[in-house]
Amino acid sequence: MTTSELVAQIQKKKSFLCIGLDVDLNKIPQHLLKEEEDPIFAFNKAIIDATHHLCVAYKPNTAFYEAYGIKGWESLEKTIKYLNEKYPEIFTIADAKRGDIGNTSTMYAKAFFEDLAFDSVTVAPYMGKDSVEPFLAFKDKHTIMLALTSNAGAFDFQTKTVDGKELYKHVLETSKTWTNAANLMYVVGATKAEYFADIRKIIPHSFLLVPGVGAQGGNLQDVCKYGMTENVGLLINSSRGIIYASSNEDFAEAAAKSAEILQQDMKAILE
Ligand SMILES: O=C(O)c1cc(=O)[nH]c(=O)n1[C@@H]1O[C@H](COP(=O)(O)O)[C@@H](O)[C@H]1O
Repeated sequence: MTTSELVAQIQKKKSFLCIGLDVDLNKIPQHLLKEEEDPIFAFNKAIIDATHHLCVAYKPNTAFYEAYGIKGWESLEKTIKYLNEKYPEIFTIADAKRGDIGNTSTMYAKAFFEDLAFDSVTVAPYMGKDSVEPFLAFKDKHTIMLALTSNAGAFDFQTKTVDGKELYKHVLETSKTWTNAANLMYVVGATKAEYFADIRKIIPHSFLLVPGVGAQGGNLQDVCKYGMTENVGLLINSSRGIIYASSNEDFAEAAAKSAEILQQDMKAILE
C-alpha cells in the first residue's frame, strides 16, 4: 500500500487508529479455547470483523504468535491472509522488531513482505544502515524504525547525549540519508508526547506509529497537538485497551465500543 492510499483511508474513515492484535490465550474469552480449532485466529477474525470500519491498520505483534510455536505462526498467517483478502484497504504492520546484517535482513524482509504479504514491518536501528536498507529496497512496503520507544528503558540509551545530541535524534537524522528513505516510518511512544515537537523538526512529513495510548497511559490529544502533519502522519496504536475490553462472549462488540471511543476522538481532531 502506498502512503497516499493510507492517507485516503484515514480521510475516508476519519480515523488514524491502529488496533494491535496481541493475542494472549490466557486473556481471550475461555469459550473460544473449548469451541475453536484455532482460537487465536477465531479471536482475531471476530475482532477484525467488528472493528475494521473504525481503524485503518492492524498490528499483530509476532511475539504473541511465536510464543505458541508452529500453531501460533499458522494463526498469524491466517490472520494476515484474512485481512488481505477481505479488507485489502487496511494497512498491515508486522510488529517483529527485526534488523541484522544485510543478507539476514533481506531474508527477514522477504518473510514479512513477500511470504506473509504485510505492508510494513517494525525494525530496530541499532545495527545501522546496512541492516535497514535491505527492508527499504521493497517497493510500496514500509519499514517502521524504532526512534523513541514508549517504555521506561527508552531513557537507558535513546535519550542519552552523543556528540551533543540525543541518540534518537541521530537515528532520525542519519536514517534520512539512507537509500529509499522515503519508505521509512518511525515508532514514537505516546508516553513521550513532549518530544514530538522536536521530532517533527527533524522529520516533518514522515508517518509515525504511536503505541502507548490506552494500557500504557499515553494521551491522544497531546500526541496530535505536537505530532500531527498536513497528511495526519500518525497511526495511533492500542492493543490491550481494545481487544480485551471484555473477556465474555460479547468481546468483539466490547472491542468495537472501545475502538469507537478513540475513533470519535480522532474524528473530532480531524474536523
Ligand atoms: O513497536 C511497537 O509497536 C511498540 C513500540 C513501543 O515503543 N512501545 C510499544 O508498546 N510497542 C508495541 O505496541 C503494543 C502496545 O500494546 P498496548 O500497550 O497493549 O496498547 C505492543 O505490541 C508493543 O510491543
